[in-house]
Amino acid sequence: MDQSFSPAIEALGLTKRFEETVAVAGVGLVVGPGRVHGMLGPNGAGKTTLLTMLMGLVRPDAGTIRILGRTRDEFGACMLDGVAGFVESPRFYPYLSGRRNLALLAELDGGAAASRIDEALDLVDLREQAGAKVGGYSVGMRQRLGIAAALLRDPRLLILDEPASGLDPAGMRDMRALVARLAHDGTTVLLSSHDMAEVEELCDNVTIMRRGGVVFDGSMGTLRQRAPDPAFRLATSDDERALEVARDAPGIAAAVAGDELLVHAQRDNLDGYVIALGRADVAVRRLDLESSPLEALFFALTEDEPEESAEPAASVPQEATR
Ligand SMILES: Nc1ncnc2c1ncn2[C@@H]1O[C@H](COP(=O)(O)OP(=O)(O)OP(=O)(O)O)[C@@H](O)[C@H]1O
Repeated sequence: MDQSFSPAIEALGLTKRFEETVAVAGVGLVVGPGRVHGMLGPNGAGKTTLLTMLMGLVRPDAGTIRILGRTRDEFGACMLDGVAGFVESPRFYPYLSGRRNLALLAELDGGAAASRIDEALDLVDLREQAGAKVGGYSVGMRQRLGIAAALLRDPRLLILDEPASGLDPAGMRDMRALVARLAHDGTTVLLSSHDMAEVEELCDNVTIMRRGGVVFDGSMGTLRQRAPDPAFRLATSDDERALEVARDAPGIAAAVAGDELLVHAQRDNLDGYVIALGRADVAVRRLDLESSPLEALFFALTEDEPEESAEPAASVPQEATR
């Protein structure tokens, strides 16, 4: 088979229990080569457990994993050759410099890893601070050093658990730019995140998890098609009249929400509604986006229904990734 088109990750029926908790319940995942694939889900959905199984750090109770075309047994002594990344936060010796930490890791890895230290530091934009002790690094610098450590292995597949977690907005922007650059250069990236905006910006495909199961698996395009109209919070000078106007306005669903109105509408229809409010002598005092279409879909997919049972969701991938 032509390896360049075989999936970077192919997992089937993965299950992991921790005593009573089913952390991952029969999950299947296919990640195509050169893709950026997002794992999205609320706290406790099972993302980290899934990533640790894929990285070979935890053995699944059931299911099979092929990474870069090989099973764990076929990797043998060269444990997951071509795969790198981190789950939870990357860890370093705080009293050593960034460069020294990388040098120690390179020694463990052997081969050409040591010769890649400068290039890795350049890629994550840490060359100038590489001589400083890691204890003095910001969260963002540590996350970037974590990626540099992964890059020493010259990976074809990079697995990153919430790489932007704990970063300030500038740090997040830099982290996203770095991931996009690595993907552009051909590395397959699997990253977990809480943040739909981040996944939307970076990922070609996404798996959304809830309670150990998969509730969506497919392309960002398919996800967008399933997304509902965005929701807006609207404050007016006369809410009663505004609701009347909404009844005659095309594509507008408005309802009272506290002391404001909640309006679901596509932007074009919203424009027409706001103009109609003006014509009806209703002043718009505030109009804010409550949730983007994708955020609204994410909440709908992952939030618990009050009457639902505590069983994990079934997890059949809806759309295989390329
Ligand atoms: N080592 C463990 N021992 C016991 N339970 C665990 C262990 N690891 C995970 N769990 C449980 O498994 C479930 C899934 O946890 P996991 O950390 O995989 O979720 P997550 O989606 O990564 O959450 P977060 O976004 O908060 O990191 C949770 O209920 C968690 O408490």
